[in-house]
Amino acid sequence: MGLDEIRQKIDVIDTQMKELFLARMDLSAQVIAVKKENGGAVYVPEREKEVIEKRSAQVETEKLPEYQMFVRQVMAISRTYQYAQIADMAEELAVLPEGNGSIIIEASDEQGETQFYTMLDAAALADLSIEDISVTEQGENGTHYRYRVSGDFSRNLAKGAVLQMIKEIKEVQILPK
Ligand SMILES: O=C(O)C(=O)C[C@]1(C(=O)O)C=C[C@@H](O)C=C1
Repeated sequence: MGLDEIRQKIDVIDTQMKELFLARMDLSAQVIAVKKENGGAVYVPEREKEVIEKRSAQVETEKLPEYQMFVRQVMAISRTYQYAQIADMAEELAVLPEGNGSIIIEASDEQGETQFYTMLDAAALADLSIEDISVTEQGENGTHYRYRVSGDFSRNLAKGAVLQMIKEIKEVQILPK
């Protein structure tokens, strides 16, 4: 099979995945509508763990890590989308610049690297740049980081990403300007 032919097959799969992705996001919107009513948290780690475990059955070993990476990323996007839907109601976001600008976020990382990556991932998914990272404290209580995050905060997606950082990272705070 030549490169053109392979790419045509990729185009077909991408078109199918597009439909499925958009349908999944519509369901994610329905989930957040229910959570808004009931006050449920966007992030449900037990549910995500279950989804990854169940869907991983029968996936060939060779592609298993990449498949799990894909599922985790799809759910992270789904969460950013849900946070964006409730960003207007979040008082914590009142400190954000109206448009382009930067914010300083401090967060501690007590459980190893996970929270650090949550930060980088949420920023990357919403096209926000992390311009500066410094370690402000490192000791028995873990590592404390200070991040400068920049971008256009007028976008709902960016607001959603910041809300994701606030909700999913322990002891996070946005410093006043
Ligand atoms: O099941 C939920 O509660 C959802 O919000 C859906 C979903 C998903 O996209 O699969 C997203 C966020 C949760 O952390 C778990 C799963």
